[in-house]
Amino acid sequence: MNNANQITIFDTTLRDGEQSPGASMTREEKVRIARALERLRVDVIEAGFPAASQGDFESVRAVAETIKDARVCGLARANEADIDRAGEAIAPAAAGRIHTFIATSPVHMEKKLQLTPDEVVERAVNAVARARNLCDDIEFSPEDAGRSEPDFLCRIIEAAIDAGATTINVPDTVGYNLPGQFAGLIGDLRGRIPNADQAVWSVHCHNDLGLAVANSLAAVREGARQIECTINGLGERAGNAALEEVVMALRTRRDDFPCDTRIETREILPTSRLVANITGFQVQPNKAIVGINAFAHESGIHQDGVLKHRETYEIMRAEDVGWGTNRMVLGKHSGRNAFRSRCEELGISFETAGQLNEAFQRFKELADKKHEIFDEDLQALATEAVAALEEEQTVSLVAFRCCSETGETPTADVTLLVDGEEQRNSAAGDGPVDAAFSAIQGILQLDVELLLYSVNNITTGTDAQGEVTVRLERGGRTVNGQGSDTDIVIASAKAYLNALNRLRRGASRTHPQTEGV
Ligand SMILES: CC(=O)SCCNC(=O)CCNC(=O)[C@H](O)C(C)(C)COP(=O)(O)OP(=O)(O)OC[C@H]1O[C@@H](n2cnc3c(N)ncnc32)[C@H](O)[C@@H]1OP(=O)(O)O
Ligand SMILES: CC(C)C(=O)C(=O)O
Ligand SMILES: [Mg+2]
Repeated sequence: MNNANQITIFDTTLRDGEQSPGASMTREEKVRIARALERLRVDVIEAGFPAASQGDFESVRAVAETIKDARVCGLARANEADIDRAGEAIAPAAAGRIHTFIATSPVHMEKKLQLTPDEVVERAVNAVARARNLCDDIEFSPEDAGRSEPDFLCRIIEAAIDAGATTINVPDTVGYNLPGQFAGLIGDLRGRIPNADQAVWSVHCHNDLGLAVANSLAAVREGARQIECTINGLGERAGNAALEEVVMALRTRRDDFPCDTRIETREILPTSRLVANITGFQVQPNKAIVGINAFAHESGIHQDGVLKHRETYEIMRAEDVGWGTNRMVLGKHSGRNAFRSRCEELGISFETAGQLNEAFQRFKELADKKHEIFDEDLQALATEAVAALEEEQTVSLVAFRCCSETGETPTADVTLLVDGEEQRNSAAGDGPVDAAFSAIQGILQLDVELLLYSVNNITTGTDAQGEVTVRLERGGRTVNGQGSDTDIVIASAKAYLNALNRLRRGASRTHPQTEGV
């Protein structure tokens, strides 16, 4: 890759990212993130706005003292005090940059700055020249360039380059531009400004219309060679272009962009997590690259495709951006192939197609009740399915209803299929489980003693399955029964019936023993 096609990644998580309401960071937090950005191999770290506060000055200085493998930049308005403060803050950096800006759109100049265009040009030139006396790497931004007059932009940028600016950054400050329009602006400016080739062209796009990444990439086609971006797209209002999206778009579509960055992409996810943890701004599950679902597949057709050939549904490798691997989520949209594959990974094998079908059917029933099926759920349902096929269940649960109300005695209403015939009974009890067991006993009339009742949640969360074990004794014979369900009273009834089935089957045996442990 020749240098002309190298894209400089300018990370402004610590400056524009910090401007997200609620995302303020302490000096120590900024240094931690800066270290992560260095591992990620960004080219420039904009560490803050030194004139904003003593704390931010110290943060920028601490980052400048710490970072060795990236340029450290401080932002300054176009006035002497801000520039001197920024120069002081970045002074310890191995490589430093002062970034100065002033707004150039008619509305900003007239209403906010209350300056004439001539005065704005004069301030820009003075600011760049003053900064250039403090540092030899100077970036100049005409703020709100996306809504500025191109002719005026040509004038002020040419003057800024003459005054010593080494990078010209064109911001779409309010995220107003469309990709074709923004690319056109960059091409127009680079074509018309006589000294354009004496500076690196940069873009800084906001995401108010969700176009920050698209606009940044469009600008690359017109010669922009620095992209300003933030981790997770953090930033003022709707945020900035997301670094992870820019970098992976360039890399994944190298066929279309003859450019690359020096980013160590496997550091993307750890950096994203660090920024999310420090700021408390968690990324949405479907966020590109770093969202928990970015490399997850739940629907059967996609899972089947990915299992056969990953590229059917993946354009990037999860490992390349820091995930361990892609992820198959088992849920109600999953199919047999993904189900069997995950079971095999867990060491669960089905000897017959019947066993697989029985387990898959139970899996679908459970998936209708539960958002996500975890490995522990699979273990439990596979065991149950195989046992159900191997052991003849002479009694099975057809319907169950229980009523538990404050101040009232719990009752249960059970319908069982006993040797092919439906039987129904209701009973009261000390609790819903006790009522369920009494109702079942009322039908089967077996003289059993309950030796043990235990319930465990198989996974965590309020929709987790409960796994119940009961131990029954009858005539010197002891058996265990298991049942699992998202409803623990139903899991209890299933476990009780499982144990009763075992006792009924082995009625002729008299030696004390424990079965099904
Ligand atoms: C598009 C961007 O992201 S720009 C960067 C935004 N970041 C920040 O604002 C960082 C945090 N800011 C701050 O801490 C404060 O606003 C400070 C310290 C910078 C300035 O605070 P104050 O001096 O109290 O001014 P205040 O914020 O009320 O108003 C901004 C002033 O700067 C002026 N100004 C705004 N941009 C520029 C500029 N690029 N160059 C020169 N002056 C500017 C405004 O016209 C206004 O001037 P006025 O006081 O004469 O009306
Ligand atoms: C300071 C500038 C570059 C900025 O953040 C913007 O215009 O959005
Ligand atoms: Mg900005």
